[in-house]
Amino acid sequence: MTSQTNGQFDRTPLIAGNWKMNMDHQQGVALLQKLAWTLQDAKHDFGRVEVAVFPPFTDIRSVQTIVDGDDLKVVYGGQDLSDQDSGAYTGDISGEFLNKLGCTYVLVGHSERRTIHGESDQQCLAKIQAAFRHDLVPVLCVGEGLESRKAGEHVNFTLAQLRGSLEGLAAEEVGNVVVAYEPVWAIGTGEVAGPEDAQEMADAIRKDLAEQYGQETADKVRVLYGGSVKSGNVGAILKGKDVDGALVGGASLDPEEFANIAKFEQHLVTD
Ligand SMILES: O=C(CO)COP(=O)(O)O
Repeated sequence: MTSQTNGQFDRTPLIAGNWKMNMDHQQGVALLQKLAWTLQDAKHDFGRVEVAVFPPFTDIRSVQTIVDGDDLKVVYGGQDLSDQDSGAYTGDISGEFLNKLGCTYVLVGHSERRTIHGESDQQCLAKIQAAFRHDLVPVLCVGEGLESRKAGEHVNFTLAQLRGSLEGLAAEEVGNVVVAYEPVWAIGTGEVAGPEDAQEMADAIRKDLAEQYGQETADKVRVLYGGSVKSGNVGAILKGKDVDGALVGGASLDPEEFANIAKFEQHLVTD
């Protein structure tokens, strides 16, 4: 799917909602159903723009039941996974379990995991490898904090995270990774990176991937932007030719707003 040519997009855009630690399983079901109805009413073409949600672990079984029962085209994934497959790892969740629950994707190295749980690039790499062992597509999150941005070090910082988290993977594996650029200072703050900032980083990421793994691989990788995305700014952000979608936090908890974001082509700014 990632290499599909799709209108003006070289890659199928992905609009992903990270619910974070919000929505118990009952609220999650209601949210998903409202989202599905809204998209259905809007005649959303899922082949053209893929829509994914990332609920808390405890919701995923309920999400699976609704998606299967109602034959929804929305796909879903876990917000994290263990780098181990099974054993004495209290509180951790194996990629195998996510796979059994029908997950397509899994987030790896979200900034809240990197900062609150101290996850390193090495751990992210091990989690990406675990994702591949269980047929999950890893969505690797990278992005700088305010200090690096102010110091003009944001590109170097983000590319170092990218390289560290992918180190040693084969090109065909890297071609299956989705990268989400989420500048930490723009997450949940209402502060949004400008469309030029999103495009600058997406371009730098793709060029770096091309250098390390070849152009063909780099052309396959979808690069998302995340950080205070709303229906009002998504059109400008996704105008950048290397920006292939959005990873949405807060706004994904409102089904109408999130559906509106998924309809971003209606808001595309084309100056
Ligand atoms: O962290 C994010 C998505 O993973 C972004 O969150 P917000 O959209 O709430 O800023």
